[in-house]
Amino acid sequence: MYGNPVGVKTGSQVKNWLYTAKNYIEVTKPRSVFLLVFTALVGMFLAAAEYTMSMPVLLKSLVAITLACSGVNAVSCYVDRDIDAIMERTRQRPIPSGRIAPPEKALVWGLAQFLVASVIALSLNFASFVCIFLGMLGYVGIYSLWFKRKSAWNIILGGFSGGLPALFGWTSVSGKVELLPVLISLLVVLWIPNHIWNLAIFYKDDYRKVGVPMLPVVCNTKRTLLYILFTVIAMFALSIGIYFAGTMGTFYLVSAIVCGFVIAAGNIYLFFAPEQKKAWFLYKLSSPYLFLIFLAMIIDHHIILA
Ligand code: HEM
Ligand SMILES: CC(C)=CCC/C(C)=C/CC/C(C)=C/COP(=O)(O)OP(=O)(O)O
Repeated sequence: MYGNPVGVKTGSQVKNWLYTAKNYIEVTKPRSVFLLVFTALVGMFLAAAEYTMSMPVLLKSLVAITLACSGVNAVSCYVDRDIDAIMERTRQRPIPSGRIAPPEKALVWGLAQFLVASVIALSLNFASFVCIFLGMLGYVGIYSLWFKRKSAWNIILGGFSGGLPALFGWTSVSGKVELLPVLISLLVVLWIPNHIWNLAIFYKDDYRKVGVPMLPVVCNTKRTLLYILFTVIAMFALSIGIYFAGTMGTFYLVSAIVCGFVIAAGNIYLFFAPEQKKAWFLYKLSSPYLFLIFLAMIIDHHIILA
Protein backbone atom coordinates (compact mmCIF):
# COMPACT_ATOMS: atom_id res chain seq x y z
CA MET A 1 0.00 0.00 0.00
CA TYR A 2 2.92 2.32 0.74
CA GLY A 3 5.06 1.09 -2.24
CA ASN A 4 5.37 2.68 -5.65
CA PRO A 5 2.14 1.82 -7.53
CA VAL A 6 2.72 0.03 -10.83
CA GLY A 7 3.09 2.51 -13.71
CA VAL A 8 3.94 5.51 -11.50
CA LYS A 9 7.50 6.63 -12.13
CA THR A 10 9.79 7.75 -9.31
CA GLY A 11 11.84 10.95 -9.59
CA SER A 12 15.03 9.08 -10.45
CA GLN A 13 13.27 6.95 -13.10
CA VAL A 14 12.04 10.13 -14.76
CA LYS A 15 15.55 11.60 -14.58
CA ASN A 16 16.99 8.44 -16.18
CA TRP A 17 14.40 8.54 -18.89
CA LEU A 18 15.12 12.20 -19.66
CA TYR A 19 18.87 11.48 -19.71
CA THR A 20 18.35 8.63 -22.19
CA ALA A 21 16.06 10.78 -24.35
CA LYS A 22 18.67 13.57 -24.35
CA ASN A 23 21.36 11.15 -25.56
CA TYR A 24 19.18 9.76 -28.33
CA ILE A 25 18.35 13.28 -29.49
CA GLU A 26 21.98 14.38 -29.33
CA VAL A 27 23.09 11.50 -31.57
CA THR A 28 20.83 12.89 -34.34
CA LYS A 29 22.81 16.21 -34.50
CA PRO A 30 19.73 18.40 -33.85
CA ARG A 31 21.23 21.72 -34.93
CA SER A 32 22.03 20.41 -38.40
CA VAL A 33 18.58 18.77 -38.57
CA PHE A 34 16.97 22.12 -37.74
CA LEU A 35 18.67 23.91 -40.65
CA LEU A 36 18.07 21.04 -43.09
CA VAL A 37 14.37 20.88 -42.15
CA PHE A 38 14.13 24.64 -42.51
CA THR A 39 15.41 24.45 -46.11
CA ALA A 40 12.78 21.75 -46.74
CA LEU A 41 10.07 23.96 -45.24
CA VAL A 42 11.07 26.77 -47.59
CA GLY A 43 10.92 24.31 -50.52
CA MET A 44 7.36 23.44 -49.44
CA PHE A 45 6.27 27.06 -49.15
CA LEU A 46 7.77 28.00 -52.52
CA ALA A 47 5.86 25.13 -54.13
CA ALA A 48 2.72 26.20 -52.26
CA ALA A 49 2.78 29.48 -54.23
CA GLU A 50 2.11 27.42 -57.39
CA TYR A 51 0.41 24.24 -56.12
CA THR A 52 -2.13 23.50 -53.42
CA MET A 53 -0.53 22.48 -50.13
CA SER A 54 -2.96 20.88 -47.68
CA MET A 55 -2.31 20.79 -43.93
CA PRO A 56 -1.88 16.95 -43.89
CA VAL A 57 0.75 17.19 -46.66
CA LEU A 58 2.59 19.94 -44.77
CA LEU A 59 2.61 17.92 -41.54
CA LYS A 60 3.52 14.61 -43.18
CA SER A 61 6.36 16.23 -45.12
CA LEU A 62 7.74 17.89 -42.00
CA VAL A 63 7.67 14.65 -40.02
CA ALA A 64 9.24 12.70 -42.91
CA ILE A 65 12.13 15.07 -43.52
CA THR A 66 12.83 15.52 -39.80
CA LEU A 67 12.97 11.75 -39.24
CA ALA A 68 15.03 11.21 -42.42
CA CYS A 69 17.68 13.79 -41.50
CA SER A 70 17.88 12.80 -37.86
CA GLY A 71 17.92 9.10 -38.83
CA VAL A 72 20.79 9.44 -41.31
CA ASN A 73 22.74 11.56 -38.81
CA ALA A 74 22.38 8.84 -36.15
CA VAL A 75 23.54 6.21 -38.66
CA SER A 76 26.54 8.40 -39.56
CA CYS A 77 27.43 8.72 -35.84
CA TYR A 78 27.47 4.91 -35.73
CA VAL A 79 29.64 4.65 -38.86
CA ASP A 80 32.11 7.26 -37.56
CA ARG A 81 32.26 5.97 -33.95
CA ASP A 82 35.93 4.92 -34.20
CA ILE A 83 37.23 8.31 -35.37
CA ASP A 84 34.75 10.25 -33.20
CA ALA A 85 36.30 8.58 -30.15
CA ILE A 86 39.70 10.06 -31.04
CA MET A 87 38.84 13.56 -32.29
CA GLU A 88 38.75 16.28 -29.61
CA ARG A 89 35.62 17.84 -31.14
CA THR A 90 33.58 14.63 -31.15
CA ARG A 91 34.85 12.44 -28.30
CA GLN A 92 32.05 13.57 -25.95
CA ARG A 93 29.31 12.47 -28.36
CA PRO A 94 26.82 9.87 -27.05
CA ILE A 95 28.48 6.83 -28.70
CA PRO A 96 32.19 7.48 -27.98
CA SER A 97 31.40 8.65 -24.45
CA GLY A 98 29.48 5.42 -23.80
CA ARG A 99 26.16 7.18 -23.16
CA ILE A 100 24.63 5.01 -25.89
CA ALA A 101 25.93 1.46 -25.49
CA PRO A 102 26.27 -0.77 -27.33
CA PRO A 103 26.62 1.56 -30.39
CA GLU A 104 24.27 -0.69 -32.39
CA LYS A 105 21.39 0.90 -30.47
CA ALA A 106 22.13 4.18 -32.29
CA LEU A 107 22.23 2.32 -35.60
CA VAL A 108 18.82 0.75 -34.97
CA TRP A 109 17.44 4.11 -33.79
CA GLY A 110 18.69 5.82 -36.98
CA LEU A 111 17.49 3.09 -39.34
CA ALA A 112 14.06 2.94 -37.67
CA GLN A 113 13.59 6.68 -38.12
CA PHE A 114 14.74 6.43 -41.73
CA LEU A 115 12.33 3.56 -42.40
CA VAL A 116 9.35 5.49 -41.00
CA ALA A 117 10.43 8.55 -43.02
CA SER A 118 10.60 6.45 -46.21
CA VAL A 119 7.11 5.05 -45.70
CA ILE A 120 5.66 8.51 -45.10
CA ALA A 121 7.54 9.90 -48.13
CA LEU A 122 6.23 7.09 -50.30
CA SER A 123 2.69 7.93 -49.17
CA LEU A 124 3.30 11.50 -50.38
CA ASN A 125 4.71 10.69 -53.83
CA PHE A 126 7.52 8.77 -55.51
CA ALA A 127 9.77 11.80 -56.19
CA SER A 128 9.83 12.62 -52.45
CA PHE A 129 10.74 9.04 -51.60
CA VAL A 130 13.62 9.20 -54.12
CA CYS A 131 14.92 12.44 -52.50
CA ILE A 132 15.01 10.81 -49.07
CA PHE A 133 16.56 7.63 -50.39
CA LEU A 134 19.28 9.56 -52.26
CA GLY A 135 19.89 11.61 -49.09
CA MET A 136 20.78 8.43 -47.19
CA LEU A 137 22.79 7.03 -50.11
CA GLY A 138 24.72 10.29 -50.61
CA TYR A 139 25.47 11.05 -46.98
CA VAL A 140 26.01 7.62 -45.43
CA GLY A 141 26.92 5.59 -48.53
CA ILE A 142 28.96 8.01 -50.65
CA TYR A 143 30.24 10.43 -48.01
CA SER A 144 30.65 8.59 -44.68
CA LEU A 145 31.42 5.07 -45.87
CA TRP A 146 33.17 5.71 -49.16
CA PHE A 147 34.93 9.06 -49.61
CA LYS A 148 35.24 10.69 -46.16
CA ARG A 149 38.40 8.76 -45.28
CA LYS A 150 39.77 8.55 -48.84
CA SER A 151 39.54 11.84 -50.70
CA ALA A 152 39.81 15.56 -50.06
CA TRP A 153 36.83 15.99 -52.38
CA ASN A 154 34.65 13.98 -49.96
CA ILE A 155 32.34 16.89 -49.14
CA ILE A 156 31.78 17.81 -52.79
CA LEU A 157 30.65 14.27 -53.58
CA GLY A 158 28.69 13.79 -50.34
CA GLY A 159 27.48 17.37 -50.27
CA PHE A 160 24.75 16.78 -52.83
CA SER A 161 22.75 15.04 -50.11
CA GLY A 162 22.73 18.33 -48.17
CA GLY A 163 20.70 19.96 -50.95
CA LEU A 164 18.11 17.19 -51.10
CA PRO A 165 15.89 18.31 -48.19
CA ALA A 166 15.12 21.57 -50.07
CA LEU A 167 14.26 19.55 -53.18
CA PHE A 168 12.20 17.16 -51.05
CA GLY A 169 10.21 20.11 -49.70
CA TRP A 170 9.21 21.13 -53.22
CA THR A 171 8.46 17.61 -54.50
CA SER A 172 6.39 16.73 -51.43
CA VAL A 173 3.93 19.43 -52.46
CA SER A 174 4.21 19.37 -56.27
CA GLY A 175 5.17 15.75 -56.94
CA LYS A 176 7.78 16.80 -59.49
CA VAL A 177 11.28 18.21 -59.89
CA GLU A 178 11.50 21.69 -61.47
CA LEU A 179 14.16 24.34 -62.11
CA LEU A 180 13.62 26.58 -59.05
CA PRO A 181 13.97 23.82 -56.41
CA VAL A 182 17.01 22.42 -58.24
CA LEU A 183 18.64 25.86 -58.08
CA ILE A 184 17.90 26.35 -54.38
CA SER A 185 19.25 22.85 -53.67
CA LEU A 186 22.43 23.75 -55.56
CA LEU A 187 22.68 26.85 -53.38
CA VAL A 188 22.95 24.56 -50.34
CA VAL A 189 25.53 22.38 -52.15
CA LEU A 190 27.67 25.44 -52.98
CA TRP A 191 27.32 26.67 -49.38
CA ILE A 192 28.78 23.47 -47.89
CA PRO A 193 32.51 24.11 -48.60
CA ASN A 194 32.38 27.44 -46.77
CA HIS A 195 30.57 25.69 -43.90
CA ILE A 196 32.86 22.72 -43.56
CA TRP A 197 36.28 23.73 -44.90
CA ASN A 198 36.40 26.77 -42.60
CA LEU A 199 35.57 24.46 -39.68
CA ALA A 200 38.16 21.97 -40.94
CA ILE A 201 40.84 24.71 -40.98
CA PHE A 202 40.12 25.22 -37.28
CA TYR A 203 40.14 21.48 -36.51
CA LYS A 204 42.89 20.52 -38.98
CA ASP A 205 44.94 18.65 -36.35
CA ASP A 206 41.90 16.67 -35.23
CA TYR A 207 41.18 15.46 -38.77
CA ARG A 208 44.88 14.76 -39.39
CA LYS A 209 45.08 12.66 -36.21
CA VAL A 210 42.41 10.26 -37.52
CA GLY A 211 43.59 10.30 -41.14
CA VAL A 212 40.52 12.03 -42.58
CA PRO A 213 41.87 13.93 -45.61
CA MET A 214 39.72 17.07 -45.33
CA LEU A 215 41.06 19.67 -47.78
CA PRO A 216 43.00 21.75 -45.17
CA VAL A 217 44.79 18.54 -44.09
CA VAL A 218 46.08 17.72 -47.57
CA CYS A 219 46.81 21.20 -48.91
CA ASN A 220 47.88 24.44 -47.29
CA THR A 221 45.47 26.90 -45.67
CA LYS A 222 45.93 29.56 -48.35
CA ARG A 223 44.93 27.18 -51.13
CA THR A 224 41.96 25.89 -49.11
CA LEU A 225 40.82 29.47 -48.59
CA LEU A 226 41.13 30.08 -52.34
CA TYR A 227 38.87 27.10 -53.07
CA ILE A 228 36.40 28.30 -50.43
CA LEU A 229 36.42 31.72 -52.10
CA PHE A 230 35.62 30.20 -55.51
CA THR A 231 32.63 28.35 -54.08
CA VAL A 232 31.44 31.41 -52.13
CA ILE A 233 31.56 33.54 -55.28
CA ALA A 234 29.73 30.82 -57.21
CA MET A 235 27.16 30.64 -54.38
CA PHE A 236 26.73 34.44 -54.44
CA ALA A 237 26.26 34.38 -58.22
CA LEU A 238 23.75 31.53 -57.99
CA SER A 239 21.76 33.36 -55.30
CA ILE A 240 21.41 36.28 -57.72
CA GLY A 241 20.70 33.86 -60.60
CA ILE A 242 17.77 32.47 -58.59
CA TYR A 243 16.19 35.95 -58.74
CA PHE A 244 16.58 36.04 -62.53
CA ALA A 245 15.20 32.49 -62.81
CA GLY A 246 11.80 34.04 -62.36
CA THR A 247 9.64 34.02 -59.29
CA MET A 248 11.53 35.92 -56.57
CA GLY A 249 10.93 39.61 -55.91
CA THR A 250 13.04 42.60 -54.92
CA PHE A 251 13.07 41.72 -51.21
CA TYR A 252 14.81 38.44 -52.01
CA LEU A 253 17.26 40.15 -54.38
CA VAL A 254 18.27 42.77 -51.81
CA SER A 255 18.61 40.11 -49.08
CA ALA A 256 20.73 37.89 -51.35
CA ILE A 257 23.00 40.82 -52.20
CA VAL A 258 23.42 41.95 -48.57
CA CYS A 259 23.93 38.43 -47.13
CA GLY A 260 26.14 37.38 -50.07
CA PHE A 261 28.22 40.53 -49.70
CA VAL A 262 28.81 39.90 -45.98
CA ILE A 263 29.84 36.26 -46.47
CA ALA A 264 32.00 37.04 -49.54
CA ALA A 265 33.70 39.99 -47.80
CA GLY A 266 34.41 37.81 -44.75
CA ASN A 267 35.98 35.08 -46.87
CA ILE A 268 38.00 37.56 -48.97
CA TYR A 269 39.34 39.11 -45.76
CA LEU A 270 40.20 35.66 -44.42
CA PHE A 271 42.00 34.83 -47.66
CA PHE A 272 44.28 37.85 -47.29
CA ALA A 273 44.69 37.52 -43.50
CA PRO A 274 44.45 33.76 -42.79
CA GLU A 275 43.99 32.82 -39.15
CA GLN A 276 42.41 29.71 -37.59
CA LYS A 277 40.20 31.72 -35.21
CA LYS A 278 38.76 33.80 -38.07
CA ALA A 279 38.02 30.61 -40.03
CA TRP A 280 36.02 29.42 -37.00
CA PHE A 281 34.07 32.69 -37.05
CA LEU A 282 33.25 32.27 -40.76
CA TYR A 283 32.09 28.70 -40.10
CA LYS A 284 29.76 30.09 -37.42
CA LEU A 285 28.54 32.74 -39.87
CA SER A 286 27.71 30.14 -42.53
CA SER A 287 24.56 28.75 -40.84
CA PRO A 288 22.91 32.18 -40.27
CA TYR A 289 23.69 33.01 -43.92
CA LEU A 290 21.80 29.99 -45.21
CA PHE A 291 18.98 30.52 -42.73
CA LEU A 292 18.53 34.18 -43.68
CA ILE A 293 18.63 33.71 -47.44
CA PHE A 294 16.05 30.90 -47.22
CA LEU A 295 13.94 33.00 -44.84
CA ALA A 296 14.05 35.82 -47.41
CA MET A 297 12.60 33.44 -50.02
CA ILE A 298 9.56 32.69 -47.84
CA ILE A 299 9.04 36.33 -46.83
CA ASP A 300 9.29 37.35 -50.46
CA HIS A 301 6.77 34.77 -51.69
CA HIS A 302 4.25 34.68 -48.88
CA ILE A 303 4.33 38.06 -47.19
CA ILE A 304 5.49 40.59 -49.79
CA LEU A 305 4.30 39.06 -53.07
CA ALA A 306 1.15 37.50 -51.51
C1 HEM B 1 28.96 17.11 -46.62
C2 HEM B 1 28.26 18.05 -46.00
C3 HEM B 1 28.46 18.55 -44.58
C4 HEM B 1 29.49 18.32 -43.72
C5 HEM B 1 30.74 17.50 -43.95
C6 HEM B 1 29.16 19.01 -42.48
C7 HEM B 1 29.94 18.99 -41.34
C8 HEM B 1 29.61 19.60 -40.17
C9 HEM B 1 30.42 19.54 -38.99
C10 HEM B 1 31.75 18.81 -38.88
C11 HEM B 1 29.79 20.26 -38.03
C12 HEM B 1 30.25 20.49 -36.60
C13 HEM B 1 29.46 19.55 -35.77
C14 HEM B 1 29.79 19.68 -34.31
O1 HEM B 1 29.27 20.60 -33.64
O2 HEM B 1 30.57 18.86 -33.82
C15 HEM B 1 28.57 20.78 -38.58
C16 HEM B 1 27.68 21.56 -37.91
C17 HEM B 1 26.51 22.00 -38.44
N1 HEM B 1 26.03 21.70 -39.69
FE1 HEM B 1 27.00 20.71 -41.13
N2 HEM B 1 27.96 19.63 -42.61
C18 HEM B 1 27.50 19.38 -43.87
C19 HEM B 1 26.32 19.81 -44.39
C20 HEM B 1 25.37 20.53 -43.71
C21 HEM B 1 24.12 20.93 -44.26
C22 HEM B 1 23.65 20.64 -45.68
C23 HEM B 1 23.46 21.63 -43.28
C24 HEM B 1 22.12 22.30 -43.33
C25 HEM B 1 21.58 22.80 -44.40
C26 HEM B 1 24.33 21.65 -42.12
C27 HEM B 1 24.02 22.29 -40.94
C28 HEM B 1 24.83 22.34 -39.85
C29 HEM B 1 24.52 23.09 -38.64
C30 HEM B 1 23.29 23.96 -38.39
C31 HEM B 1 25.57 22.87 -37.75
C32 HEM B 1 25.73 23.45 -36.34
C33 HEM B 1 26.39 24.79 -36.50
C34 HEM B 1 26.77 25.46 -35.20
O3 HEM B 1 27.03 24.78 -34.20
O4 HEM B 1 26.87 26.69 -35.21
N3 HEM B 1 25.47 20.98 -42.42
N4 HEM B 1 28.49 20.37 -39.89
C1 LIG C 1 17.16 13.95 -47.65
C2 LIG C 1 18.20 13.60 -46.65
C3 LIG C 1 17.89 12.56 -45.67
C4 LIG C 1 19.38 14.27 -46.71
C5 LIG C 1 20.47 14.10 -45.73
C6 LIG C 1 21.08 15.43 -45.47
C7 LIG C 1 22.07 15.39 -44.33
C8 LIG C 1 21.64 14.81 -43.02
C9 LIG C 1 23.26 15.93 -44.49
C10 LIG C 1 24.18 15.89 -43.37
C11 LIG C 1 25.30 16.74 -43.57
C12 LIG C 1 26.15 16.71 -42.31
C13 LIG C 1 25.66 17.31 -41.05
C14 LIG C 1 27.32 16.18 -42.37
C15 LIG C 1 28.19 16.02 -41.17
O1 LIG C 1 29.36 15.51 -41.67
P1 LIG C 1 30.31 14.65 -40.80
O2 LIG C 1 29.71 13.28 -40.61
O3 LIG C 1 31.66 14.70 -41.39
O4 LIG C 1 30.30 15.47 -39.46
P2 LIG C 1 30.94 15.10 -38.07
O5 LIG C 1 32.42 15.09 -38.26
O6 LIG C 1 30.46 16.24 -37.20
O7 LIG C 1 30.38 13.77 -37.67
